[in-house]
Amino acid sequence: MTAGNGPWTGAGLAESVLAARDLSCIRGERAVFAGLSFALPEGAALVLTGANGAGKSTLLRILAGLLRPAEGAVLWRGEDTSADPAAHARRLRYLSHQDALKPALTVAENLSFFASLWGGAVAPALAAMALTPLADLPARVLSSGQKRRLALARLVLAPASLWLLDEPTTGLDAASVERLGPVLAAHRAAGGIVVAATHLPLPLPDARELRL
Ligand SMILES: Nc1ncnc2c1ncn2[C@@H]1O[C@H](COP(=O)(O)OP(=O)(O)OP(=O)(O)O)[C@@H](O)[C@H]1O
Repeated sequence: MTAGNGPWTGAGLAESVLAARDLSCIRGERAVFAGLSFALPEGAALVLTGANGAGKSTLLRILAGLLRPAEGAVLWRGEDTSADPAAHARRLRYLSHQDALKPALTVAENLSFFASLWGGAVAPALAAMALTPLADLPARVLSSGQKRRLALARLVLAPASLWLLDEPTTGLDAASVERLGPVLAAHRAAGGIVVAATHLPLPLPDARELRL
């Protein structure tokens, strides 16, 4: 399904958990998008597609509360998320283009750091992205795909209602993309929502698509 820039799409307002209402964004002098609305229920996945510069990363940053829209609002269960940014930040995980790793810490220590913030167990997160054999290596020596896997392993540590993923599979080999499938499915089965920007096919069956 393609959710256009039209009115509410994807879920009725009543069952929607995450909703964008009439979002517009200006960067520099340019309108990146305008009048963008969608509504997603529990367990939904929305894939953002479009050309370079179409505004996919920008929309993810707005949904994460890191960038204010020029107009419109991001709603969580009908409440404007800008009313309580700290509560919104706690319910989400945002994976940007950058892997945001601490290079001097080992793979396991990187995950332990985030487990100290969010809770959760390191071993299952390592296993989910096949990082157990690399657990004691400093993150700085990882290949780019291995770094991406470590960034993705953070998602497994502790539940969060909303995953915002910017090109999550960039640099991943086919086996790693396949491994991400069950991780995403488990999150959705627990009622979690995924919004992902990508140029590549993602293991997200039944995802809606929003072409920017
Ligand atoms: N800090 C900024 N200041 C001004 N303009 C910006 C800034 N960041 C992004 N832009 C502009 O906003 C537009 C949307 O950029 P964005 O990164 O959201 O696109 P994208 O769809 O994610 O692209 P890509 O597929 O290349 O990752 C682009 O025209 C970009 O030049």
